[in-house]
Amino acid sequence: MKQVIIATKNAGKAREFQELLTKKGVEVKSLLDFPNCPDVEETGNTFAENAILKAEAMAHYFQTIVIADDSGLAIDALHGRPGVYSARYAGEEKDDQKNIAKVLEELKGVPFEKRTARFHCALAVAAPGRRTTVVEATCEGYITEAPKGENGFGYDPIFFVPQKGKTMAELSKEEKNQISHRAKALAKLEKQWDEIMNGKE
Ligand SMILES: O=c1[nH]c(=O)c2ncn([C@@H]3O[C@H](COP(=O)(O)OP(=O)(O)OP(=O)(O)O)[C@@H](O)[C@H]3O)c2[nH]1
Ligand SMILES: [Mg+2]
Repeated sequence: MKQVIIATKNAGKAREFQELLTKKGVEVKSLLDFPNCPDVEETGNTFAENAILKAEAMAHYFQTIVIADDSGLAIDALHGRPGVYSARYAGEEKDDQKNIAKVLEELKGVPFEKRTARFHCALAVAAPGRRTTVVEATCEGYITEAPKGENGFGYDPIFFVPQKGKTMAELSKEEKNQISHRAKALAKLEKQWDEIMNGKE
């Protein structure tokens, strides 16, 4: 089976790529399969810049084509925070529960209609000697007042999806994968897919 390397150490993301790409008959590898691979510092100011940093560093390391995902949550009432700092919002240990608690605390007293937010996903495709490409997509919703649901990862339990009437964490994986920022960004890579799969330079 053909392989694709996703340059992520986030188990939730890796699982979603696995789910999203099984219908393509592709084996998904993530950086969790390569424990010795280096960490890439996310020094960019945008999701796209960080996705490019991760993709290019890992394409260089593996000497093959890779896809990196940089994503996060932008909350209007918090002027776009946590944004590119979503993973580490409440500290370097990247604790989803602490991140959720911090967001809910900051939004205390903000009424539902002003709790608009969106998930962003930037995907960068990089390969040695090739120009890197980036696609981006978003998923709109509202931040709830309390977590609900067990599925997904990150901020999913507090992200209400209006068209489903549920939080992202209450959706089945199939439902999340129909509407998520990650699924929509991946769909934009469709035209490049043959090239991505024929990978090695
Ligand atoms: O509820 C969520 N549902 C999602 O679908 C989702 N996608 C992203 N996020 C949040 O944004 C951070 C990404 O930061 P990020 O792109 O730097 O990834 P990361 O540091 O976790 O792993 P890596 O890919 O960099 O190795 C993650 O940790 C999460 O907090 C999500 N939260
Ligand atoms: Mg990261």
